[in-house]
Amino acid sequence: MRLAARLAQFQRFMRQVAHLSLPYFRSDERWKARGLLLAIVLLNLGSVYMLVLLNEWNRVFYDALQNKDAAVFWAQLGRFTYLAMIFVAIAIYRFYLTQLLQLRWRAWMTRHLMGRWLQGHAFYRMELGRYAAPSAPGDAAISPNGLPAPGQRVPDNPDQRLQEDVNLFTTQTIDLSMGFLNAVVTLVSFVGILWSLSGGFSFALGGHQFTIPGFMVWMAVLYCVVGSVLTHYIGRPLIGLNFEQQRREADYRHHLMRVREYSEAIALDKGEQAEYRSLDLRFSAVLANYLKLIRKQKQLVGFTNVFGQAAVVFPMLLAAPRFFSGAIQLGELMQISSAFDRVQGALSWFVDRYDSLASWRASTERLTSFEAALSKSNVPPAQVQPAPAATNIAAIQADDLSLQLPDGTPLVQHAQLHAAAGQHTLVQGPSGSGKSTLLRGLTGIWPWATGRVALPASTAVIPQRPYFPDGSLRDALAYPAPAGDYSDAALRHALQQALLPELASRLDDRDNWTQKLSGGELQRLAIARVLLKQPAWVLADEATSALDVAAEQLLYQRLQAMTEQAGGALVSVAHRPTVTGFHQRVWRLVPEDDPTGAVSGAARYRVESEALAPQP
Ligand SMILES: Nc1ncnc2c1ncn2[C@@H]1O[C@H](COP(=O)(O)OP(=O)(O)OP(=O)(O)O)[C@@H](O)[C@H]1O
Repeated sequence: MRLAARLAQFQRFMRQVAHLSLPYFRSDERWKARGLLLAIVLLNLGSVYMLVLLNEWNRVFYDALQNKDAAVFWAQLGRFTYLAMIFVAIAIYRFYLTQLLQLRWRAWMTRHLMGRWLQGHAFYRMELGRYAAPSAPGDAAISPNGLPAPGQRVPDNPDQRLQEDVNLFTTQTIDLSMGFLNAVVTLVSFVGILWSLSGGFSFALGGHQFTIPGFMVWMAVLYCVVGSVLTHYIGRPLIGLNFEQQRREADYRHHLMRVREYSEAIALDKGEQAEYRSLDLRFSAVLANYLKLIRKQKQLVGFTNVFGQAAVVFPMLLAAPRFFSGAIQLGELMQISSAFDRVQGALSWFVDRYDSLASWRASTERLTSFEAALSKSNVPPAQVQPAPAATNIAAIQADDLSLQLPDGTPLVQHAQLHAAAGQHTLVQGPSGSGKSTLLRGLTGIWPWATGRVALPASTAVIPQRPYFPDGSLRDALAYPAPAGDYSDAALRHALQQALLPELASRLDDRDNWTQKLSGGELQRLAIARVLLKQPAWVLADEATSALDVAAEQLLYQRLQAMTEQAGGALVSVAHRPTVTGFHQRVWRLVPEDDPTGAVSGAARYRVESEALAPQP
């Protein structure tokens, strides 16, 4: 790659780091953050200063040894104790304050990203977008919805980004930038020392005498430039391999989690072998990449070790002639060796940190793409415009509502819908025609939608697969409100009304309710939640499909009574004819190209709204 391109890439990377880092140092925690950063910088500078003092100590101490000067020897040992104590105190506080800043930064950044991930349905839209088949290039149907443009990679495993990458990023940004600062300051301090000690290197060429001043400095620079270039050359593939390793590990972990989540279904399907194969495939991918990674690391470890060992003898080789000729004393030789060691150490900072730099870059890239996806997903979909006074309306209204699939395929076309208070509506249509998606469109969470929707504020939704958090039953019932918002009596009454009297005495039991309860019990628990909250409007998607007819009838009566009393109505998706009698109107999804409505899977549907004849 050309140098200019490399430089541009480096600049882009530094911009990414700044973009991810600056918000914390400008946040409401900024004074604590900046204060800690300043303290760490000062402690780093202090530790370099101590090294300079210790280097100077080297000369005096070894000269005393050579001169067999016992008085200076003992005095210098005393001085060393005092220098070492300050050095240790600085090291302790440098470590502690660095950790503290990393911890605070991680906490702030995690909470910040977690908040944005859960805001404006970004977490939902990012999941939808991941499975969205890219449309044809140039198709703008997807991108304006805050979803990835066709062909754009959707960040996978947000859990990895929030839990692992934020930690890696904050830790490494501080460690590496402080390491860099240390290296630069050490370099500047010790290059001066080395320059003053090293003397010139004279040689004759074509009858002329030449002298290179600061010979040792140039040798150290040459040594490290060669080392850095070779390290970069050997270690470059590590960046991609590290990135890939973390991605594959996260993918494997994600599939392990899915087996846990669907353990029962897998056991019933006797899917153990299939799961083993699929998990093993992912684990093998982890191992295969890891093997490549350690082979590359082996080369790098080999090189850096040779480089480090050679650095021990290299300055001795160069300075020995002057020592044996009597030009310098033992103290100066030791000081040169230690100064060369420092200069070489600072210059080879890049060599030693190559591995960390590679993983820093990988986590920065992953956080940047996550952040970019969040920024897109945090923008609410522009297409569906909620009615201005959405809070006080007494009807559900949709004007010209059209819904598409993620790949842009039209689903429901130009629906004109109105559900008046007290008038319960049934949504019917073939399987896969878009009934659930119509409810998603009405609630405003479906991003591939256009039109105008008005939904009363007091609306609750019962989805096909309701969610209950792990924890106590009262938490599951009150979700997402805190359980403390409801009295025990209200919670028990709701459970009894939803035909779950046996659970009324178990409000404080903690469990994985989604796994533990039967399908019918889960549906009744979802209805209990709605009965507890008493909304005026209820959008129910197959809310009673697992119940017996008698229970279904009783629960429909209760939901009806509740919504009517609160000045709203029910809108329900249901296949069973037994619930038809609870509704006065039907929204029927009819295939555009098959007016009988018999064929499911047709691409486009229109919604016909008509009154239902009263049932006998
Ligand atoms: N996230 C998604 N990505 C891609 N396609 C989707 C997504 N969600 C739904 N669909 C597709 O949209 C169509 C409508 O789905 P929807 O769940 O709304 O149908 P439905 O009428 O409620 O079906 P059923 O009666 O079987 O529950 C289906 O073909 C479905 O595969």
